[in-house]
Amino acid sequence: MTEPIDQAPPALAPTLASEARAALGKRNLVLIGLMGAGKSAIGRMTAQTLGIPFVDSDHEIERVSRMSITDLFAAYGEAEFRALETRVIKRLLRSGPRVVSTGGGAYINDNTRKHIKRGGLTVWLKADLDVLWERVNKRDTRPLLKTENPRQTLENLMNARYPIYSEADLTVMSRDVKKETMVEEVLAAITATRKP
Ligand SMILES: Nc1ncnc2c1ncn2[C@@H]1O[C@H](COP(=O)(O)OP(=O)(O)OP(=O)(O)O)[C@@H](O)[C@H]1O
Ligand SMILES: O=C(O)C1=C[C@@H](O)[C@@H](O)[C@H](O)C1
Ligand SMILES: [Mg+2]
Repeated sequence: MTEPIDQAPPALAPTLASEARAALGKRNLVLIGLMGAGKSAIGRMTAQTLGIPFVDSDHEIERVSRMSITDLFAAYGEAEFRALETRVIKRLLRSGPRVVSTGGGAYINDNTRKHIKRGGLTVWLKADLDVLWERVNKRDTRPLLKTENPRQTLENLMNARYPIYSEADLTVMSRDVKKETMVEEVLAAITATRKP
């Protein structure tokens, strides 16, 4: 007897989502990577798929300071921004499970990285320069890229930061595929951490 169509097996994503959810347990999922890698966009969708809360450290910093990141950098400088970022991320990681998307420089700061490593499972969304540049050159909300040659600045940041991001638990290549595909790859990477 053939199966009725409404009893067909569920689509890949729901199964994968429940497996990834089980593998994550009470841990937070922390997305790291350069500006434009998709931490905010993919992080939000991943949280929705997993059915757990989503927070974005840049948004949280803007909410508590009531200032934009651009204005914070201009008024207080990068060092003060990093100190605030450490405090905010430490607090966001306190209860899990959550998806926590971080600002591009968060994991590079020694103090913040220490908290992130303790606070959850880290996923590095890694991307090529061309992909990142295509995405970030459309908006001028990133103070570190307000230079004479922002593409070169982005490349310099890649060279300086990629060895540090590579300490992440998991790496997923961010590229121009559907966001749903990116989410599935993140879920598959989480699932693979599950002990047999
Ligand atoms: N797989 C994808 N395909 C196409 N566009 C994408 C993809 N992932 C993200 N984007 C787009 O790229 C842009 C940058 O993504 P996003 O803001 O999520 O990056 P980010 O890593 O959070 O950067 P930042 O560190 O500056 O906060 C957004 O417009 C987002 O919609
Ligand atoms: O890469 C960085 O250092 C930054 C990335 C953004 O997410 C913001 O946190 C800020 O613009 C700094
Ligand atoms: Mg972001």
